[in-house]
Amino acid sequence: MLTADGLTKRYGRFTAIEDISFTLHAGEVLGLVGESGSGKSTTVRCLVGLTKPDAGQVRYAGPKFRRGVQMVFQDPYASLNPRMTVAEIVGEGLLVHGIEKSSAGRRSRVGGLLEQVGLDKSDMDRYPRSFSGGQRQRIAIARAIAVEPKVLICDEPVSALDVSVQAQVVNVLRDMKLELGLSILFIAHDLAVVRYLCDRLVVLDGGRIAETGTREQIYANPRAPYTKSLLAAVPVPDPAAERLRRSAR
Ligand SMILES: Nc1ncnc2c1ncn2[C@@H]1O[C@H](COP(=O)(O)OP(=O)(O)OP(=O)(O)O)[C@@H](O)[C@H]1O
Repeated sequence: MLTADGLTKRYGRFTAIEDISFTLHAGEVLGLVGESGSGKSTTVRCLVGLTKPDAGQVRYAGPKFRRGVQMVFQDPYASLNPRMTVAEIVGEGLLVHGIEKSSAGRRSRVGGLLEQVGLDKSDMDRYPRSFSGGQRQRIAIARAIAVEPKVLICDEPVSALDVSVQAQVVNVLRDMKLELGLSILFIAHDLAVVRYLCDRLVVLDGGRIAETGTREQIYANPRAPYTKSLLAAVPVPDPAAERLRRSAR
């Protein structure tokens, strides 16, 4: 669905990312993982056209990029307009892209979308300030899927949330993948969050790809020393995962 082909971006003499290549296939969740400064945001900015790469290109296989590729951002407090109701926030794309012109039709669709992400229809007349961080990310997911995208780019969507609600939001995304067949690029700085969601992973280190592999390969048999150290840093409560963590050292 979406391919990064040799993306390189320099800021002056500093190379932020170098020769980044990967493909997000139809219906898969691909994790883009790396520590702060490893180049995740720069890669995403190149993918969505916010930054022009110095080399390389982005290819999108679906129709209408602006509708077909949607984003969920890290900060659920900054990404929702505080002056708009949930109905207006989630329904905006339906209006802008001419998907649902009547306001009654939009309200009905918004109600269904809210239920799809585990909120209540009656939430649509409330403002973002009255929701928790996790609920706000559900609203952001509803807004993104409203326009029936092919690709969802989730830029650290749970990093700002309490650990107790992170799994709930990750589960909503997994449901969207299963129900809608969405392709999801999930950006995260640790490997614990993406463990049960991603089919494949791309691990970034210092602006370069350290390792790419399926979830099974990466967690059971990480090859790059950097991936091993990232895995060793993952706090895991269950004994089987703890054994895996130890064997990764
Ligand atoms: N506009 C810019 N000018 C100069 N350097 C930049 C700019 N944007 C990013 N960088 C540098 O490029 C490198 C990669 O940054 P990037 O934001 O892509 O990393 P990241 O993995 O997304 O980190 P984080 O998780 O902290 O957001 C960093 O060293 C950063 O300081």
